[in-house]
Amino acid sequence: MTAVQQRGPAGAPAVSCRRRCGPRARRFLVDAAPSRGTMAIMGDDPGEACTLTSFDEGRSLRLPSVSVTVTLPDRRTLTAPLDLRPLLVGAGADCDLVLADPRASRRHCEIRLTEQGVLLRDLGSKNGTLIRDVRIREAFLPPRVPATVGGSEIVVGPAGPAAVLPLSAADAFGEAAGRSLPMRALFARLERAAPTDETLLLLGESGTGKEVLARAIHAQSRRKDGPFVVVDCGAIAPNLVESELFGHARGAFTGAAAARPGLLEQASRGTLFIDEIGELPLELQPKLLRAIEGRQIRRLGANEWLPFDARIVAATHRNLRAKAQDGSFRADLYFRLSVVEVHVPALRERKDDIPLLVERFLVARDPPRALADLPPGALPLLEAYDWPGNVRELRNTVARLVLFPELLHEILGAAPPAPQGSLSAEATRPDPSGAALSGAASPGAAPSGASPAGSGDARLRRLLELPLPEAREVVLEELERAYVTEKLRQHGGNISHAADAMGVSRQLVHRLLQRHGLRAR
Ligand SMILES: Nc1ncnc2c1ncn2[C@@H]1O[C@H](COP(=O)(O)OP(=O)(O)OP(=O)(O)O)[C@@H](O)[C@H]1O
Repeated sequence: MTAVQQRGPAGAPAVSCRRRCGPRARRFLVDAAPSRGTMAIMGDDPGEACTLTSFDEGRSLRLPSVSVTVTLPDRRTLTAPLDLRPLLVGAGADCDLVLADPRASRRHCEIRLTEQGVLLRDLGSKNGTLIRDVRIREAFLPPRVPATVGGSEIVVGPAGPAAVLPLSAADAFGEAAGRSLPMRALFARLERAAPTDETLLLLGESGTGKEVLARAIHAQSRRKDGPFVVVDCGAIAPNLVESELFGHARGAFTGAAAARPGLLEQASRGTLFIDEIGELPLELQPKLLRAIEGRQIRRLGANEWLPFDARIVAATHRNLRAKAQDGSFRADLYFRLSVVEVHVPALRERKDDIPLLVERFLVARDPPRALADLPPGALPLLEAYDWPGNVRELRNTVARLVLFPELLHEILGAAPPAPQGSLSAEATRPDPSGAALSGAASPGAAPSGASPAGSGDARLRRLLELPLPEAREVVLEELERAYVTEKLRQHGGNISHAADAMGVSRQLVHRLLQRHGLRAR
């Protein structure tokens, strides 16, 4: 362990832990944590630990009541409770704690509760995140130890008695697998909510499994024999969303040769999964709210109201609460949708799930595979990576590893092992200071054409081992990644220009970047 010179909490005299550890002096140590290179900065008061803890033989979760307080440069303060959902901190309007601070980056850092404590993670900010003058990328922040974010200061601390949440005994909810505490808490909530008719809102990054969960919710509801209908508001041109959702009468617009029911009607007696609800045009939001509340719709160009009976499950990767607060999403619709609101954790928040997920993806292959079929050393690399594309990226990486095991280090973007063995977690992380695009060496990277196994006939032979839908998906993913990478490179990393050239929205480019673990400079 390395001792560092520290000052005490606000206004207290400076202490250096090795020399001044009197009864009232707090002790701060910076230490490389045993795994994943996370820094642990520890106070010496274990009773104050703000940690997630399971008890009752794994059936319950102790959720400490923790508040996060930010003191802005002008000394105003902001406070937010920290629960299972991480808090995003930065100058951007989509943050949970919006900093009026010129030195803060748009998405500066993220704070979340873990089994080891409150984890503070810098999100590649310009001016960095510091704990006691030590610039960190990821560190545990003990209660009342200030962290510096731009010109602001963040302090976390206990805020009252802990809550107790049930944990599911299962390690899956439908097709969604997970055994980490956040996933078992999520499954327990969904087990209760699924059989009801309540509207649900699933929040989480792209690829975390929101659609998989929505399907499972439908399958465990009394509507399971009815249709499960999906509409992706992010994938439909804004001018077509209304007729897709609500349908249209004959002659409602040029080309509407026949009347057509909308997806709300088509989902009757079943579930309508509205994906990327955050992209629903603002002007359509009151109409959707009226439809959900009144349980009836009026097709475009029609006069009569028609009843419909679909349960609504909505999802978005956006911070809908923040959007409702800044007026870019209707607050009344947000409240109507979030009767049951759940956060689907990013894969980096639940790395304990990686071995289970990898096993599932291997068993699902034809012929089924096992962990032992992965190249030696693959699992620790998979566990060390941060997975910006989440479970989808992990699934595709496992598919590639089965196809091209000899390309382990190329696929996982890590240096080949040193003679003595173990690879550092750092080696697999995308370099935030990369060139115009970073992440090209991430697990999503397409196997290089120069490699024997990745080129020409050999590659085709490998692809032929897969069923056509999977082979198609592997190739399309590689094409999509290479296409986006090249377009961004051609446009100097400018997302607006690249989106124009690609003929898609900026939002879609952002989603593609996230899906493939790319970062535009
Ligand atoms: N918990 C899980 N267990 C097993 N597979 C999962 C899980 N989560 C996601 N997946 C896999 O990842 C893929 C992507 O999941 P899904 O489409 O549900 O994510 P999403 O959050 O809806 O993404 P997007 O927001 O981009 O639509 C799924 O096809 C599934 O194979």
